[in-house]
Amino acid sequence: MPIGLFKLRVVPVAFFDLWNLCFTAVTQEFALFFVAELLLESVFLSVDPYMRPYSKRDMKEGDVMIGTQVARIVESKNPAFAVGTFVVANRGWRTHFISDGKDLNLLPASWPESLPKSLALGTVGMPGLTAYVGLFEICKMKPGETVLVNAAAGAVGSVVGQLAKIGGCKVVGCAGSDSKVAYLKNIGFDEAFNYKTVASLDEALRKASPDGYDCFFDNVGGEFASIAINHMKKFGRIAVCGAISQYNDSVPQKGPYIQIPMIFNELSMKGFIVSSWHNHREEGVKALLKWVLEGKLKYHEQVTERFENMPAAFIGMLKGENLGKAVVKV
Ligand SMILES: NC(=O)C1=CN([C@@H]2O[C@H](COP(=O)(O)OP(=O)(O)OC[C@H]3O[C@@H](n4cnc5c(N)ncnc54)[C@H](OP(=O)(O)O)[C@@H]3O)[C@@H](O)[C@H]2O)C=CC1
Ligand SMILES: CCCCC/C=C\CC(=O)/C=C/C=C/C=C/[C@@H](O)CCCC(=O)O
Repeated sequence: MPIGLFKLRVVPVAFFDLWNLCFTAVTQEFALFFVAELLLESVFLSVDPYMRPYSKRDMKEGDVMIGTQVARIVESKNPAFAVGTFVVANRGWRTHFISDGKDLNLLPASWPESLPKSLALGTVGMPGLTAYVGLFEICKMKPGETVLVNAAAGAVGSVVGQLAKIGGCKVVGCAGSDSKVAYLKNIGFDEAFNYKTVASLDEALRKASPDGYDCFFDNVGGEFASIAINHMKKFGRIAVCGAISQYNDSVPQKGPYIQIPMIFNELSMKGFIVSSWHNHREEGVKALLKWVLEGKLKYHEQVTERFENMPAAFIGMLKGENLGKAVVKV
């Protein structure tokens, strides 16, 4: 569809209809000449856990679902963006959209042709950055330490475990199926267990690291986190990244309460949202891309075909059907 049909509409409030009509026409011409518009098509769309709590809190029926995409520029009136360029955008579940370019992130110039562009939504995108910020800035992980991560075979968790290994740590992960556990061992986790089938989470955590954990990267919250907190070493650090076990709750879960283990072991616990750490984006993406290209950071994607399958891909990811990053190929 030609860009002219997407012309920016600026309709100022004016007192007289005639004045309003004239002013509207002038501002629309202004938009046509001076707003350097782009028309983009989504190529890959992301389905992420945050969509559940944020949509429950902020959206009403009929709204366009929130979310990010890798998109290709198909028409350009902006000299800064050539047709065919791939970008990451945050424009919700849409096949096409227009932009003035200000809200787009270019893929790094060094992105090789051989690498799937969908990784810009996963290992080399927001989830990878979450792992990077959570481990290096929140947990302040140091070589020789022991790191625990849950939802470990997912988009964030699988990067957490591998970055912990790159950083010289022992890493313990858990996931919800035996095949996910096998994958974790395959990508270098020292210990991994299926949290759904172990007789006791407490025993499984003790067995995997009898001396306890220096860092706990929590993606799950709820019961798992309540048990894991008792396995922290003195001065341990907990990055509260996600609470997926609670996103569907309509009634908040009750304790156990965390004060006693926090005091006894002088623990630090800090929640974070990756987008608040945007000043680390460039450095993080560069490091993640380098590790992927060196073969030190492996990735797996759960690719669902076709835009109309977005809801199925989203629900499937929340139910644990994904290995690695869940994306939809339009
Ligand atoms: N703070 C931040 O800025 C960010 C936070 N996050 C958070 O990180 C976490 C992981 O996100 P992401 O890597 O994208 O998603 P994943 O790719 O890990 O997919 C979600 C996984 O969560 C697991 N899961 C679902 N329900 C439960 C449950 N009740 N108990 C335990 N595990 C469960 C499933 O794996 P399994 O089969 O192992 O159960 C599922 O595959 C989420 O909590 C998310 O909100 C993500 C990005 C940014
Ligand atoms: C309303 C209760 C919220 C509870 C916490 C829920 C989830 C935590 C979480 O998963 C947060 C994720 C935030 C992701 C943000 C992404 C955007 O900034 C998109 C960025 C696009 C990009 O840079 O790649």
